[in-house]
Amino acid sequence: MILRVALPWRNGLRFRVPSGSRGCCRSAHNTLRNDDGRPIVISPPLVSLDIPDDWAPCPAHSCFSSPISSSNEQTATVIDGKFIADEIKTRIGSEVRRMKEGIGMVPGLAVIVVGYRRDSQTYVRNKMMACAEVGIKSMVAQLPEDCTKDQLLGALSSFDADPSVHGILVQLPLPQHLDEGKVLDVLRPEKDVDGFHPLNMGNLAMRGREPLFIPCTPKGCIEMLLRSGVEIAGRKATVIGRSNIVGLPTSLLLQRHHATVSIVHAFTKNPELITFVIDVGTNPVEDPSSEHGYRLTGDVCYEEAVRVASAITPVPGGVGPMTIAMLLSNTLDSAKRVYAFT
Ligand SMILES: Nc1nc(=O)c2c([nH]1)NC[C@@H]1CN(c3ccc(C(=O)N[C@@H](CCC(=O)O)C(=O)O)cc3)C=[N+]21
Repeated sequence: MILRVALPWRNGLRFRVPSGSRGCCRSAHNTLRNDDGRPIVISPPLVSLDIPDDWAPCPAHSCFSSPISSSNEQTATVIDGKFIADEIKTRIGSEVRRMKEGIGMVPGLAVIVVGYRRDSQTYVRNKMMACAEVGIKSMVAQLPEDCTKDQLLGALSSFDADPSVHGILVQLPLPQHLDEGKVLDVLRPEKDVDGFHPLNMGNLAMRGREPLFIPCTPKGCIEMLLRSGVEIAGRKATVIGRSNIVGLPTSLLLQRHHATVSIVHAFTKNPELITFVIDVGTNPVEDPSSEHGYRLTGDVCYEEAVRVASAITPVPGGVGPMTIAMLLSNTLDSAKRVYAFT
């Protein structure tokens, strides 16, 4: 029997599908909880959906329910993002070496961090380590939590004026008092390796145009699919969430690859069915036994989904390393463009 799982999404809550039951959306909904019992708000995982023939309609809740396995057998292919990211990093490393030997230059990445959020510190540290691995020069500007808009813009413009910096990333989220939109507007599209500038986003959305950079997480998701042999053209894909940094660019990128895209968000009335899960969630949970006192978990209840989905990406080891690999790739592309190095 093909086993699939319904992971309907509503109001940003994680779904736990009761095992051994024929779970429909609402019955599963009651068990949606974080590890400490609180419902959690999610950032969007990307999923694809198809309603299989063996699913029964659930008229009470306008959705479908799946035959759910009571065994612990794993049916999902687990996509190893870390492994794929390592392959990509190896290629980037040799390109950086070729550039250094050819023209004596290396790509440079600058990261601006405001405040001391524990998760941001981890991501930035991972980005710096990845730069070092492939030979990209990296710089960090660490600004205090209470820094002013002018201090932040000052850091931005000095990196902007530095010709050895080919990519600038402002680590998000920023503290409340700083306006993300205004800050990102100031970053020139040519160094916007996150691809968040409206010009890059607009060009991503329009046919016949090419953005200078594609946002790293969406690009990493697509790259992971392509390298896992998943054909995207003609498939139905559902993106859960519509944030500027993940949901929106992911839906645009899927359309570029000729998928039929639906976008599900807090106002969506009908829950969705998901068989193929790419989990973009990064939720820090307390874990005294981990090195930094916490560990990352995704948005999807992995232990349950892995038994019934057709494919899934884990957290950690899925989208995170791919995001970093794409950041390195964008920085390399930027330097190649600046030096006209092919
Ligand atoms: N301007 C900006 N650009 C971003 O790309 C950006 C951002 N802001 N803000 C936060 C999110 C999140 N993000 C991650 C990067 C690496 C891991 C990562 O390395 N994850 C590892 C392990 C993490 C760990 O060591 O705990 C993994 O999943 O295997 C995760 C998440 C980038 N983001």
